[in-house]
Amino acid sequence: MPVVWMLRRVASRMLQRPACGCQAPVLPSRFLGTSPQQIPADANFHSTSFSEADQPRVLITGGLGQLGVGLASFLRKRFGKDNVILSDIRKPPEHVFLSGPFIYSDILDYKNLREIVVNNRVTWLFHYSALLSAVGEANVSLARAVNITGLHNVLDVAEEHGLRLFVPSTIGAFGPTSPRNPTPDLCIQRPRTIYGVSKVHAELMGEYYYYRHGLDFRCLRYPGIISADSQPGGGTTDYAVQIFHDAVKNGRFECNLKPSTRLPMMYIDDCLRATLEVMEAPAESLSMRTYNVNAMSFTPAELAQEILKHVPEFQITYNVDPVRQAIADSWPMNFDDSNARKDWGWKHDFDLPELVTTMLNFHGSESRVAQAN
Ligand SMILES: NC(=O)C1=CN([C@@H]2O[C@H](COP(=O)(O)OP(=O)(O)OC[C@H]3O[C@@H](n4cnc5c(N)ncnc54)[C@H](O)[C@@H]3O)[C@@H](O)[C@H]2O)C=CC1
Ligand SMILES: CC(=O)[C@H](N)C(=O)O
Repeated sequence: MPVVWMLRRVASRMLQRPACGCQAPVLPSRFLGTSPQQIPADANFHSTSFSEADQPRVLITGGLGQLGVGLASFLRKRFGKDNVILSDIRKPPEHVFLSGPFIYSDILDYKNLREIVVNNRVTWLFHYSALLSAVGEANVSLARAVNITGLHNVLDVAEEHGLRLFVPSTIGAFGPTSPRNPTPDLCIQRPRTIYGVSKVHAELMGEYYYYRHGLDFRCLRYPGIISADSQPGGGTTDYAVQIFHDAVKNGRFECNLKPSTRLPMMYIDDCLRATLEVMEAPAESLSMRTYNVNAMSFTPAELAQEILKHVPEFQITYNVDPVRQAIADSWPMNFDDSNARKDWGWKHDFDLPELVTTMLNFHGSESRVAQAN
């Protein structure tokens, strides 16, 4: 059989594989005895180069919140700017709009979502749209629509088009009857917020679609995420983001949780890396489809103590918000993420001292720039 004809046949079979760009080719390249770069120029690849076709085409929903812009920039470094589309129902700020593809997408509009996936040949979907714990309690019907109906749309589109789907869950998927110190992956989950209920629903629905339809669903339960250059969207762990801004700007901070409230937390760089690592993990290494991931765990008093080492005049006062406090009191204090560490090698980089130094450096240099201007 002439070599060129055989290569054409293999190439055309590869192009017929399911839309998910991550799946193994029909014939592995070692079978061909040639690397992708060696495939002749006249092979039937249309106008798409091999390396472009090999990258996932990513869509991020709810991408203008605390985590989405950082995720887009992280993934663009890996997969190329044009392979990562950020979407939301809000208008993007100019620097985000100019940084790469952005598109309007309302996850409650199934047809719109499907059109975006088809027109852009999306293969990986990171589903970030949600109402978080505190805002969810303030608007239960909207939280139910976005977090539950929206998820159903995303699951259906992902299944229909063979996508690899990442949905973040949260420490908020546990409740007062769960073991809290530490909280393992598999235990009682009876959360008392609409946010938590919707996230348990997402975990179970995703796993059901995986077992029933073979959907490549992957899910991490994030702790409270701390970021320097993006604002939190109305959660219970938000204090641990705001405190750095106020410490640098005013030298004081009023905390809406009690000083002894212990919660699991993670710096955003660790969160984004964990997300990409679980998405890239070989399917056979995943013994579960939903994993706890953790980095550190602290109370407001401990965080304030660490900030004091850098800002000696820093003062913290407490004005407890009963809604947020009740939520925090029902959540894990420490997260057991041993399965993630064992199965796909999860390892965090940032503990409390590195987190505090990094956050204060960011806000310190921002405020120096503002003063200079
Ligand atoms: N930030 C954190 O500490 C944690 C976040 N997570 C999860 O990570 C994901 C991202 O979190 P954040 O960025 O912090 O959330 P966020 O609240 O900051 O952003 C959510 C985004 O969803 C968008 N959205 C709302 N309704 C929509 C709709 N109908 N269609 C499309 N988009 C819509 C909003 O405009 C917003 O930009 C969420 O699913 C959240 O539950 C989980 C644990 C911790
Ligand atoms: C931990 C979360 O899911 C979020 N930051 C919230 O506090 O609601």
